[in-house]
This record gives sequence, C-alpha cells and structure tokens, in this order.
Amino acid sequence: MLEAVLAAADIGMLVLDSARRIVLWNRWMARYSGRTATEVLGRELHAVFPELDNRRIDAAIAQALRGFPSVLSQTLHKAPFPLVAQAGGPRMQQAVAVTPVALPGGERHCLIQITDVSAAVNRERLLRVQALELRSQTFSDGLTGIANRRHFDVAVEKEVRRAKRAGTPLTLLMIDIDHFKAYNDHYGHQQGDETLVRVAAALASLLQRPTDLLARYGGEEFSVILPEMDEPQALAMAEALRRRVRALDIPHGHTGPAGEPFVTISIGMAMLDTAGVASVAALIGAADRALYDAKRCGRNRVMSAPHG
Ligand SMILES: Nc1nc2c(ncn2[C@@H]2O[C@H](COP(=O)(O)OP(=O)(O)OP(=O)(O)O)[C@@H](O)[C@H]2O)c(=O)[nH]1
Repeated sequence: MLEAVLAAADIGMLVLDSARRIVLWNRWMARYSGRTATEVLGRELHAVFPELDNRRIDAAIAQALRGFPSVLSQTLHKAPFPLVAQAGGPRMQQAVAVTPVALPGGERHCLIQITDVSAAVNRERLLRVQALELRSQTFSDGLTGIANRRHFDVAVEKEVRRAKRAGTPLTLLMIDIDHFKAYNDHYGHQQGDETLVRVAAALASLLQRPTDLLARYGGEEFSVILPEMDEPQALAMAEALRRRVRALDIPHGHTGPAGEPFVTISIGMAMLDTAGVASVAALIGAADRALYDAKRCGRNRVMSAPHG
C-alpha cells in the first residue's frame, strides 16, 4: 500500500541516509529527473546530481540529519534540482522541503520533498506584467498615449511642492487647439482624433527632459509642466511648441477670416514664482486666464500670466 501511494504521489520524494546516500526514490523523481530508482539507489546524492552545487541544500540536509526541518526559499532557490516536466523543456520551478526522519533503528535520515510550482510561478509573472500594464494604463491617455489628467493632477501637486521646497521656478502651460469644434464639424470626429494624436506627438517631441510632463488635460486641451526653467527659457519653449504644431501644416479651412488655414494652438503660461500664486489651483487658474487672453487676442499665440 505504501509503495503504491509513493508511486502515485504527485510530489517528488527522496530519502537520504546519514551518509547522504539515496535510499528512497519515488516514481515522480524518476519521471522528472530521467533517472530510475535502480540507477540511483545506494548512490550519494551529489554523485547523482553533480550540478547540485547548492550550499543551501547541503546546509538543509545537514540540518535535517541533526533533526531540524527547513524549507528552501522559493525566491532564492527557484530550481535547485535538474528536473524537467518534458524533455527539452525548461527547468521545473520547485518548492523544496527538507525534513528529518527518525527510523526505528535510531539512524537519522533526511526526506526531501519537491513540488512543481512552475504554473504558480508563471501565473505570478503574468500577474506582475499585467499589474504593470494596468498601472501604466491608469496614468496614460488611451487616444494619444501621453499622460492623462490623473497623471497630471498627481504630478503637478508633487512638482509644486518640490519647487516651493527647493525655491526653484516652475512653469505651467495650458494649451488649446484653435477652432477645434469647427475642425470636428467639417472634417469629422475621426479625423479630429487623428489630429489630436499628431498634435500630442509634436508637442511631446520637443520635451526632452525627464522632469517635463505633457498631459492631455481634457478634450482638445493639453498641459505642460516645466520644472526648473527660468522665464525666458519657458517662454522660448512655449513658442517652440506653438511653432511646431503650426509647422505640421494640418489644413484647417474653417478658422474664420483672421485665422491661418492650418491647425494652430494657443498657449497660456503661468509661473509659480512670478504669478504670485501659492497653490496648484491658483497656478492652473492663472495659466487658464492667460490662455483665455491668447484666444481673445487672436489665437495661435503664447500669453503669459501677469507678474505678482
Ligand atoms: N475629435 C475629438 N474632438 C474632441 C475630443 N475632445 C473634445 N473634442 C472637441 O473639441 C471641441 C472643443 O471646442 P471648443 O472648446 O468649443 O472650442 P474651439 O472650437 O476649439 O474654439 P477655441 O478654443 O475658441 O479656439 C469640441 O467640439 C469637442 O467636441 C476628442 O477626444 N476627439
């Protein structure tokens, strides 16, 4: 009965005597190691597995022969024994427990139990990848691929706090595509989406520093956080962004009599240290008012929030 149970067990079991010779080798071990019981019984464990050069296993065996059980950490010892689920396949991921066995005669033996945890490990790996993917989706805009509003909200709070603490400047740009309602009305929503993607990519191509953040703030509105830039640099960047979008030469024949027949953007700019603003809400408000001024003054331009 015991033999039948050992043969049927879906777990590897081998028993070593005090000289580390193999005295029990169940069918599971034979199947996944490729070595039959006849080949290994009576032989020393390291003679059977010369590659089993794992000091942790040696220590665990020594400990078990002194009467103390141990379980090998799965993160540190993923696949100590050369076992494969199928010939030519990858090494099986293993959970290994080493347990003392006291026989009636008094001699202490050591039972090694091996479980195949490959499926669990693979599932864990997949979950980790999915978690990372979900996290990046949570913070990026599905259409344009740039940061979304949620990402912006978190980043602007952090950057304002950092700038205040370090006493460094911080610029916020609010960007809006001009006459985009007319664009959608005349060219269709789908082409409107394509244009949003192109504009986002054009803006992103100019922002090189890792701390700069371009986000889709809302429908056809973008925001840019530019830490540690003085006012002339920030203004130059805003101008460059405006020119870059205009240079895409995306036709827009419905911009009114004063407008250029291309897609353009208006930009409102506010700085933490020049707008006299202390809070994130005030900074956004100042940039928003400057954007409104840029629209009122004819669009396709950059306007700065008044100082102080
Ligand atoms: N295609 C597309 N259109 C969008 C999206 N989000 C917002 N819009 C459109 O953007 C337009 C915004 O128009 P308004 O805010 O009225 O302003 P505007 O026409 O851009 O005019 P000004 O801002 O005054 O230059 C609306 O027609 C929205 O439907 C989007 O994801 N895709």
